[in-house]
Amino acid sequence: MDNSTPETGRVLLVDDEAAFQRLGGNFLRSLGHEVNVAGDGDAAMAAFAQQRPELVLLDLAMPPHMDPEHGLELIPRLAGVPVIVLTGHGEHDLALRAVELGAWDFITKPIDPDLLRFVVARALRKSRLEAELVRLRSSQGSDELGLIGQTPPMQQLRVMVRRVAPTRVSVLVLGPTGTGKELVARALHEGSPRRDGPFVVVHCGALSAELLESELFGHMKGSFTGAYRDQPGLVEAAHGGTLFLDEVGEMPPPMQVKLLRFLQEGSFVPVGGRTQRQADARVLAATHRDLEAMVRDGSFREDLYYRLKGVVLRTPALAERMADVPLLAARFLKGVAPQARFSAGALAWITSREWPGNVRELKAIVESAGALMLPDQQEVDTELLHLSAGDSLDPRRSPEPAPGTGVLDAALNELERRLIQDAMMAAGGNQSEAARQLGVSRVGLIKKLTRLGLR
Ligand SMILES: Nc1ncnc2c1ncn2[C@@H]1O[C@H](COP(=O)(O)OP(=O)(O)OP(=O)(O)O)[C@@H](O)[C@H]1O
Repeated sequence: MDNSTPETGRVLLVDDEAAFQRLGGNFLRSLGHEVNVAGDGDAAMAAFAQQRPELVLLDLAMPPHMDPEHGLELIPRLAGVPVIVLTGHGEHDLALRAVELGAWDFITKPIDPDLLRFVVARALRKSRLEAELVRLRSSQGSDELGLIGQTPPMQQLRVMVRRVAPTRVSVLVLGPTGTGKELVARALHEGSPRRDGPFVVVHCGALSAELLESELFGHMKGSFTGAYRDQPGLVEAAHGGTLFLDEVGEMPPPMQVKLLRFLQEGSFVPVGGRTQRQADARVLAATHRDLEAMVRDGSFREDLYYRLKGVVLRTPALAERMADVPLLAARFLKGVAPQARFSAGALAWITSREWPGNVRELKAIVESAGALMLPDQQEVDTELLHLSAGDSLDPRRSPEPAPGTGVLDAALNELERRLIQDAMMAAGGNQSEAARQLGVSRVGLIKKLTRLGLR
């Protein structure tokens, strides 16, 4: 991509009228676009090859005979670039044929400069988003260790994972919930000589001290009610592999002592047992809690803390790497609906939303939106996202109800959305007609459609 701003780009204006070439060209240049002009089909194709425009404005009436069929023929040849067709009044059918052939939009002459500015900026933005998505979809490298993300914190994290994985060093993974701490642990296991051994996860927060001890170290028959047989623990199950202690900050103090012994000596005693056993498992641990503060207030043993934190890896909150959001979303969507893509509104929604649940939340919403798509739907739009986020009327979670965030704004937006949808339906998708019904200008309607994510 070039270094122009998102709103400006290289535009090819194809029109035989010298006056419009000059006026239209100057107007677009005044907006910051780089404009080339061509007066006929051959010149247009030559400029297309040379300038590599990002957008083509095409008047269909082509010299020498001013036959719009020649203009229509050009559209498929301008492949890969949004083409906006300029039509005369009453050329509605022609415009529709142009759209069928792949044109993105059409504007009727005489041209309203505001509309031209808006349509051109929107087409550039949308096509860039699409190109970005294609790039992201094809950039799935196997070298990413299952950790999706191209921002500096993710790249650094992968560098560290690669460096630490082959060693026996214990690793403490710190980061907010849903940021991939377990994925990091798996990547460490996969990158280690133990990769053919087991990877065993223990959720320390989910169990009481007694149950956790039995779960980790196993128990002997008769050691408590319901212990009908000897049961080996997860430490033994992880022998030769990796034991991942998730939410280690939740581990009750009595268990912390026993875990420390295992870390120091590799030995443990099952519940109700008398003899020590050995297991060879590399221990990785993770928590979203502030372990240092817990050490200070005495709820986490200092000696265990230092034992666990051979190396500390941090998984960043999604808010610290928002630039990764489109990539993550595209990949999660691809996983459930390979052909689907996001509408521009949906992408804007995804990238402007706060993600307190981090990647887990993003993944859940995108995957359920993908699953909710109708068979003939190709795009995930904002409506689907709202539906799967369960927040269409929850003003706290929705970025749509600009400018306010109150219940009234949300309700008014919802009302506006419904009225516009009804009018668009009644008008058979014709924006001018729908705008007339609603008593607003076409540009006003387009702005509302965009704001409400209905385009
Ligand atoms: N960088 C990432 N790339 C791809 N998927 C990710 C990434 N980070 C998280 N995920 C996905 O998000 C979900 C949550 O990840 P994970 O369970 O590893 O988070 P966590 O930090 O361990 O969460 P918790 O603290 O709640 O246990 C998983 O489905 C995981 O695959």
